[in-house]
Amino acid sequence: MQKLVIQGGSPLRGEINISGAKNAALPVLCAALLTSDTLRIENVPYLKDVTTMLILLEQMGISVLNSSESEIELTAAQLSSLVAPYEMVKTMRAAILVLGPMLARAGEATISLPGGCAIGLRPVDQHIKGLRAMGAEIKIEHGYIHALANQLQGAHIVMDIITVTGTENLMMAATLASGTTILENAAREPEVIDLANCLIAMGAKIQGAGSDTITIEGVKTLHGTTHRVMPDRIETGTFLTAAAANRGDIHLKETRRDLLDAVLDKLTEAGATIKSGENWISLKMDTTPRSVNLRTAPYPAFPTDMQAQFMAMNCIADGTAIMTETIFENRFMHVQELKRMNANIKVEGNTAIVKGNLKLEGTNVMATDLRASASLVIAGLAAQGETIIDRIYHLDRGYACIEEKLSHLGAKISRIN
Ligand SMILES: CC(=O)N[C@H]1[C@@H](OP(=O)(O)OP(=O)(O)OC[C@H]2O[C@@H](n3ccc(=O)[nH]c3=O)[C@H](O)[C@@H]2O)O[C@H](CO)[C@@H](O)[C@@H]1O
Ligand SMILES: C=C(OP(=O)(O)O)C(=O)O
Repeated sequence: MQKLVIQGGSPLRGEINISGAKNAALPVLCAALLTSDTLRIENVPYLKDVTTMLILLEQMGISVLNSSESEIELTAAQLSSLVAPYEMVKTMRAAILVLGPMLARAGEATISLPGGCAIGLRPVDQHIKGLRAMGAEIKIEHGYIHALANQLQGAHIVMDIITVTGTENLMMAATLASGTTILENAAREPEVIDLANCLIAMGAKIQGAGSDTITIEGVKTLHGTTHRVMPDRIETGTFLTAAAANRGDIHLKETRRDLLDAVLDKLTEAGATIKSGENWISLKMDTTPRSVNLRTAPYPAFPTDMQAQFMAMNCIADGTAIMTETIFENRFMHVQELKRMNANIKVEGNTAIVKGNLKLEGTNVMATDLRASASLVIAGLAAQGETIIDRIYHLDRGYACIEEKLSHLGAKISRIN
């Protein structure tokens, strides 16, 4: 199993490019299921989750052509299998995103229930509730969702909770439904807007993406298009936080400031100087950061996918931080590992109290999920001595070439077997 070895203490300096967003690329890849034409996708990040999604789509009969490392063409002329097996879904929960488009296009879909994972139970009841409201017959048997619908019907769906992939699944299904679908209490994440833009370019009629009410007027067919995936706001935030935690001075290109308001506000509160232009953000931190309190919540509030990285920064910051996680019930798995590096963190329910003003010490730690892994990388970069991070396959799910990018910024980091 591969590990990362980090020698702490080198400040990050220089410039790198940010990749396309994992959480935008995955639903856009699934949108290819909605048409028999070719969908060309640009700025696709080179990630394990993308590879897994492509294997799944190929198993369903989609032909995949890579025209370059970050450009992919997908053609779903005919779907040869309507099953997403457990082996695929268990390694990547976003596989649930094939449910809506497959059902809308082929009238049938069988998908393994994703099951629980490290960060929480993550049920898919809202996806199922929405598809049932659109007339699908759904049975859950032997751990699989079996869905049937000759023709989905438009419906007025009020989601019980805000769900990102739930909104995306239902929005995709509704594009080919008969009549109008209204999704209320929809997720407002920028990745939902990115998907809507791709679907609109494919001929879908969608209004309101980015607000909490999305209206989709079903059309008979969708056609091919070319879509460029938005920049990864979480990768951007991860590099900025890493620089803020170790007196860095970095310039990130191919990204967007407007995607990261809540994160940039907190980095400024921590003492960083942030500048930005049309497609770049730079951060300079001259001192030890100040501790920042935060509370995760759906967009545009502070993202849960940045909580672990900020915790690593708070461990070495001046002061004490109160950090509350409201999205996932078990997203403090990194606490145990950070404590092994000498962090002073106390967890009470969904709140972590992080006492800063200390030196982290390098040691052997284990990645438990994607962003927990990123927090250990940040901690390792700020720590004294050597940190060895095990189980980095979690990191590879969501960060493209992370050690190359960090090495380019001056970090002492390498991958070993
Ligand atoms: C591939 C992708 O885009 N992943 C992102 C997406 O995950 P994902 O879309 O899976 O997360 P959701 O927005 O659905 O989850 C939010 C909360 O709703 C709950 N829930 C969700 C669906 C449902 O049917 N029932 C239910 O109870 C979940 O357990 C969780 O507590 O949004 C999360 C929240 O911003 C991010 O952390 C993930 O990086
Ligand atoms: C939780 C995440 O991803 P996923 O929903 O794919 O597990 C994440 O990107 O932090």
